Formats: sequence, C-alpha cells, structure tokens
Amino acid sequence: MVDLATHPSAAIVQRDSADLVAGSWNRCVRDYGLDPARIELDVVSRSQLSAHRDELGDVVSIARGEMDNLAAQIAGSGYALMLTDARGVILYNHVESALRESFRAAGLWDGANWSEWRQGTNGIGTCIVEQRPVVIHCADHFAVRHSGLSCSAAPIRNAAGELLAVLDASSVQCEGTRAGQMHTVALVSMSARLIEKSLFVNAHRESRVLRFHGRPEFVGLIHDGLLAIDDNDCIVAADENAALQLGVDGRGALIGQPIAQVFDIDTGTFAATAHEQDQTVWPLHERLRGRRYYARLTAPARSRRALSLHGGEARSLHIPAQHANRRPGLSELAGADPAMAENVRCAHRVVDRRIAIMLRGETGTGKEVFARAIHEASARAGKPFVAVNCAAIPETLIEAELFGYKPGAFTGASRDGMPGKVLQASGGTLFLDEIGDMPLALQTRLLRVLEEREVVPLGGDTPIALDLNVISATHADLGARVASGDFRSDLYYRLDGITLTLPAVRERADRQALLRAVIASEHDGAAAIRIAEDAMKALVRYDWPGNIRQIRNVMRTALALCEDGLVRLADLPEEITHQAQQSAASTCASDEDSVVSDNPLANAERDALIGALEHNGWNVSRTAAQLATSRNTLYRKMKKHAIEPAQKR
Ligand SMILES: Nc1ncnc2c1ncn2[C@@H]1O[C@H](COP(=O)(O)OP(=O)(O)OP(=O)(O)O)[C@@H](O)[C@H]1O
Repeated sequence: MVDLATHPSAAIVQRDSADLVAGSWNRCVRDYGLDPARIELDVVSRSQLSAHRDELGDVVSIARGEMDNLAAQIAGSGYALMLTDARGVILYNHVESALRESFRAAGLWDGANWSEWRQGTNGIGTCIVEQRPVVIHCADHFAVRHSGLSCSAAPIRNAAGELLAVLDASSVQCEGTRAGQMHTVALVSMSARLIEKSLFVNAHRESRVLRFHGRPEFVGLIHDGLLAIDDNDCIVAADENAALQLGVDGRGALIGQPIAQVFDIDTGTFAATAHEQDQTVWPLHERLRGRRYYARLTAPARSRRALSLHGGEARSLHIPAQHANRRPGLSELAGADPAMAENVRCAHRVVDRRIAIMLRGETGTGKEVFARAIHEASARAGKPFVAVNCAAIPETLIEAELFGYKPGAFTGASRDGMPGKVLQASGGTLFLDEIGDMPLALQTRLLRVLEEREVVPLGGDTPIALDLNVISATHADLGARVASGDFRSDLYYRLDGITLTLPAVRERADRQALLRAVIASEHDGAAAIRIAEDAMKALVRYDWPGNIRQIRNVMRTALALCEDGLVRLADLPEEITHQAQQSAASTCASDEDSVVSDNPLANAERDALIGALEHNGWNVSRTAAQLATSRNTLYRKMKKHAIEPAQKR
C-alpha cells in the first residue's frame, strides 16, 4: 500500500509550489502578454477535437479505463477528471452527472484548450510547461475567472519520456488549502504512472515485455521496470523505472543492449520462457553488480499465431502492415533514438510560440515529414500546410510563386492572378524547403514579408496581412553560406529561432525499429510483411546514404519483387547485400573480439554505443564510465563499428 502523504510527487509539489506559481505568473505577463481580467475560454471545433483524439490513438482509450478506476476512488468528493493532449485540449472528461453544469460553465469540458499561454496559470497548462505534477489551487490561478478552481495534474509520457497527455483532477469549489491537495495530486500521479505502464505494454505488444523489480511482490505494479525485447533478444525500449532499478544513467543506456548483457540469462531459455510462463515470476541476476531481481516475461501478442502459421520455415520477422500513407504524428517520430526524442521534445516546447524552426539534416532524413508533424501538433492543425521547395522552382518564377501576382502583372501571367504560396499558407504553416537555394534578391523580399507580416503581390499596391508559422529546412551548411555572403545573415537569424538536426539513418540508435516502421508504412494489405532474418540484418547494417527515402524505395521494390510475401536477401539490391557481407568480413578481420562479427548482436552493439554516446553528448570519457569500460576499449569498439567521433552533432 502506498503512503500518499510521503509519495514523492507530494513532496515535490509541497516544496516548490510557490516558486512554480511565481514562475508561471511571470510567463503569463512576460511571455504571453495575458491580462488576468480578460482571459476568455477557448474551445476547439468538433472536427479539431476529433483530430486531436485521433492523434493520440490508444492513449485516450487506455487512459479512460484508468480514469474510471480513479473516479470510483474519488466519487462524491466534488472532483472531476480531465484528460488533455500535450497542447492542453481536453479530450475526455469524467464528471458526475450532478456536477456537469458547473464544470461546463467553468470551461472544464471536452474541446476546451487549457494551455498556459491561453488560460494563464492552471493545473493542466502549467503541468505541460513544467512537465511534472502540479497543484494550482484557487488564487494560484492567473485568470480572475479561474480563481474558484482547484486543480491537481500529472503528466503522462511515452517510453521516450516525451509528454503525450495530462491527467487532471479539478474541483470548482475552492475549499481547503493547497497542502490539502497533496492526496489528490498523489492519486492523480499514480494513475498517470499506471496509464504510462499500460501504454508501454500496448506499444510493445509485438515484442516480449520483461517486468522486473528487486522484490517479487512488486512485479506488475507501479514501480517495476519495463523492458521491451525484440526477436534478436535486444532491448528496444525501456522505461525510467527500468533505468532506476538497474542504476544506469537513463533509458538510453539500455536501448540496443542485448538482454544477455544486462541480465545473466541464457537467451535460448529466455525465448522459451516467454512462450510458456507468461505469468510466472522468476529470479534473475543483473550482470554488472550481480544484484538479484524478480521478473515476469510476457510473450508478444503475435508469437503463438506466428509459430503455428509459419512453423518449420526459415526464421523471419513479421511486421504488421500499417495504413499506407498514414502520416506519423510528432510523438511517433521520436522512435527510440535519443537525438530524435530531443528534437520532438524541443518541437513540442516551441510550437505555438511564434518561434521559427529550422530543420537540418541530410537529404531524405524526413525533414518535410517532421515539419508536417509539427504543424499537425500545433494549434494551426487543420489550417493549410504549404510546402515550397526553393530549389525546385526556376529562379524566374520563384517570386511570383511565393508572393503571388495581380492579373496582368507580367507577360504570361494568368488572367486571374495568383495568391502565392505565402498567402495560401496564411493561418497555417509555410514550409520553406531547401531554403539555402533561395536567390539572394528574393531573400530580401522574404525577410521583409516575414518581418512586416504582410505581402504585396507582384503588380499590386495594397499589402495583405499574414499570420504565419514558418518552418524552413536545409541540408546545406547555412552558416557557411552566410559567411561567404551567399545567404543574408538577417534572414538566417529570422528563420533560425531554433535549429533541430535530424540524424541520418546510419546515426540512429533505433535503426531496426525505424526500418520496421518505414517498412510497415509501405504496405497496407491485411497480411503482415515478412522479412527473412538475414535480409533484415543486411538492411540494418547498410549505411543508407539516401536515408528514409532510400529505405522506402528499396522496400517498395523488394515487396513488389518478392514471392509469397517473404522478402529474402536476394530481393534486395546488390549494394545492400554486398555492404552487409563486407562489414561482417571486416569486423571479423579487424577485431580481436572477432566472435562478435558473426554474432547477430553486432548491430545492436553499434546501436547501443551510438545511443550511449548520444546520451552523453559524445563525451567519450563519460560514455566509457557509464558503460563501465575503459576509454581505450570504447575507442576500439567505436573504430570497429566505424563510429566517428565526428558524428557528434
Ligand atoms: N518516419 C517516417 N516514416 C515513414 N516514412 C518516412 C518517415 N520520414 C520520412 N519518410 C519518407 O521518406 C521520404 C523522404 O522524407 P522527406 O521528404 O520528409 O525528407 P527530407 O529530409 O525533407 O528530404 P529532402 O532533403 O530531400 O527534401 C518521403 O517519402 C517520406 O514519406
């Protein structure tokens, strides 16, 4: 039984709630320019609400189950429960029928936007900014109209630590003290943790999930650690509890590691255990310090079906098909790569703050997909997203294309004129791809348009007001172009509110998971896509100079060529199979620890190293300490896996 009064969330909230409220009030005045007497309720349209719900997918249905449990615990207390997305829009409420009218009047209802920058200091919005449990009680609220509310809220994160949603318990009767809310916030925090656990298990239902704790009676409860393990016996996801339990520095240190390197475990027995002993708790020892844990291993949802359907066949991976052309949401793009997770976290923080975002990354790393996902995650979702490829439009046309023209503005112009991409994007997001290729003369004009927030079409004389979010992208070194005078520095600084660098596929710690996601999105037939194990290994080993675009093209062709729905090594282009053979051979020849070269886990080791280096900002000493190895060994392993220190971003 958990003692709520001593629950960590209660301690945190009590300790620094005065600072937290002061910090939020400061933001309300300084950053959002809010007037406490003039804050209006803000409710999204029905269609936006259903788009917000769709975006969160399973989160809403999983959270609803837990909210029903929590509601039963607090029934009759005058509290109601709200689930919001990471933008603060209420997606689902649980209010007793007698209280419905008063909650609706207070704006605590589906579709209401409780972000801090809209409603001032409040439980939901301030929890989103602070990313931790908060109590905002009565006069803590910035808006005069909300001073009768008492709110306790806790964040719900995915396995990458990224904010997905907020769970809030609110009362419209301002009674008692803030300290009196500690029970409520502790209950809400525990429910949020339980929802996170269910989300983890659900997100990894295709993998084996290991739940472990130092005490057997805690396995399967709120404090146990969770690890998802793929068909190669490598850890593909871990929650914070797993890192805490094992005493490692964050989840990143676990992802990509073979499970047999973390626990003293025989992988053959391990694989069998998952099929046979789903509910049994059994002891296991951690390798580094020899500590004893107790664990339960859950079989993947598909394992029995796959065994019976494909028994006797060479080992292959089954990737469930997805809806083709489905656009991944911003949170999904994080995958299990630390650099991508950081990009997504930053994007969530700056979205809707009028900060220009610049995306950098090699060709095909998904800059446009990322830009669209930012747009869909913003308050402008549902408004236009207009992409302009500055390199693809001839220099002579780019001005008209961007800024539009009036009828008869120039020879060859359409008789009706054209509004131009900038105006088409008004209300939504303008995505300027390959911005480095924008001609110098037009850079001046673009800067003026962005600064003045109005555009005068060619041949016109009346400015038209604009309301735009701007995201730009480049694979060039724009800093160098500024230095050489090819790119205006003032435009560069205007566009570069924040730079997010998308990693190349070869740098990603979650290469195998990324491959699976891209492959799944390539096919929308009912059947799962099957990839022979050696083919998958070759795909993971390959460098992918064309990044995600190349993966898509290669897989599209392989899926068309393959027979009986199984992609074999022979269905892949020669450069991929050739490089895979070469890298296996060179690993074998160059490494003293040559047994690794034939070991199917070699790639996992490379991924784990990159993950750990990323996690430590590419500081070799810190990474070596975290991995409990020497700097020399780490350098040797980096050399073996062709990981350049220069991959530091
Ligand atoms: N996470 C993803 N899952 C599935 N497909 C993706 C993903 N990210 C990108 N793609 C696909 O990869 C291809 C390249 O993506 P995108 O155009 O966004 O890359 P880019 O970095 O903007 O490329 P360029 O620099 O050449 O313009 C597209 O076909 C896109 O649909």
